[in-house]
Amino acid sequence: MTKKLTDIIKEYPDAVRTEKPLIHHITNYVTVNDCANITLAAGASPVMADDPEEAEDIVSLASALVINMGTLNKRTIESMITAGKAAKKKNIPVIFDPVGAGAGTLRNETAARILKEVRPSVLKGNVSEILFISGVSSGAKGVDVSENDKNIREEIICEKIKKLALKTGCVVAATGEKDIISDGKRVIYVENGHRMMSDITGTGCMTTSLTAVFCSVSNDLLLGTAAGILYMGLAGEKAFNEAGNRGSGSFRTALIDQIYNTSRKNIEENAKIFER
Ligand SMILES: Nc1ncnc2c1ncn2[C@@H]1O[C@H](COP(=O)(O)OP(=O)(O)OP(=O)(O)O)[C@@H](O)[C@H]1O
Ligand SMILES: Cc1ncsc1CCO
Ligand SMILES: [Mg+2]
Repeated sequence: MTKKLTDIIKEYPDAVRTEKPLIHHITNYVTVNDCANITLAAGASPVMADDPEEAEDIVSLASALVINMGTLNKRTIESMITAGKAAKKKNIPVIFDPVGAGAGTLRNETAARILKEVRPSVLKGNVSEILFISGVSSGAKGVDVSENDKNIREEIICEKIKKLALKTGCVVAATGEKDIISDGKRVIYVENGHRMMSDITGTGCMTTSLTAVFCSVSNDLLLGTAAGILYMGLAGEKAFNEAGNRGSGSFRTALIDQIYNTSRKNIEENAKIFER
C-alpha cells in the first residue's frame, strides 16, 4: 500500500512544474511571503488577493484557493466567503486552514460559517484546531498546538477526523508530530517531519499552500492533501540536516530550498506514509 501511495504522489511535482497552476491565497500577513515563496518553489504561481471587490475575479483564474484565517478581519471574512463560493461553483479546490480556531469567538464563528457556507474541499489545521472544530474543547491559547492536545491518543484523533470528514464533506487533515488525513473512509498517516518545524511560524501555513498546489494537479483530494504534508515533512528533515545547527532563520530558508529541490529519490527512499 505504501508503495502505491508514493508511486502516485511522486508524479505530482513534475505535473506542477508542467502546469504551473495559479494558487489564489486569502491568507494572513504574518506568513504571506513564505506562502508565496513555497508555492513558487514547488513550481506553481501564487497570487495573494484579499479585497472583496476582486476576490471573485481572481479566483476564477486560479487552479486552487487557500483560505487561511490567521489574521482574520471583517473585510477578509467577506472575501473568503465570496471567493470560496465562487471557487466551489467552478469546481476549483478550496483548502481551508482554520488558524487559531478555538482561540476566540470571531475565529470560532468564522470557521463554522466557512464550513457551512463555502463547504471547502479540504480542512487542514494543527491538531488543536481540528479537535476544536470536531467538538473537543481545546487547550490552545493562540495559533500553536497545546501541550494537552499533543498527548491525545492517536486513535481518538483518528476517529474525530473521520467523523468530521463525513459531517463536513471535507478531506480533513490534522498536523503535528504525526499527520493524519482522512476523507471519512480512508485514513493516511504521514510520519515525516522534524520537531524544529514548530520553532518557526508558518510551517503549517506553507503546508496548506503546498496542499493547494498538489490538489490542483490531482484528481484525488485525499492524495493531494497527503502530498502537501508529505513533501513538507521530507523538506523539514533535510532542512534540519543541512541548516538546523545554524538556527531557526537558516532552517526556514533551507525549508524553501528543499521544496525547490524536491527529488524523486528523496520520496522513494525516505517517505513514511501509510494507509491503515
Ligand atoms: N514534532 C514534530 N515532528 C515532526 N513534524 C512536525 C512536528 N511538529 C510539526 N511538524 C510538521 O510541521 C508542519 C506544521 O505543523 P504544525 O502542526 O506545527 O502547524 P501549525 O501549528 O498550523 O503551524 P503555523 O500555524 O505556525 O503555520 C507539518 O507538516 C507537521 O507535520
Ligand atoms: C503567529 C500568527 N498569528 C496569527 S497568524 C500567525 C502565523 C501562523 O499561524
Ligand atoms: Mg496553522
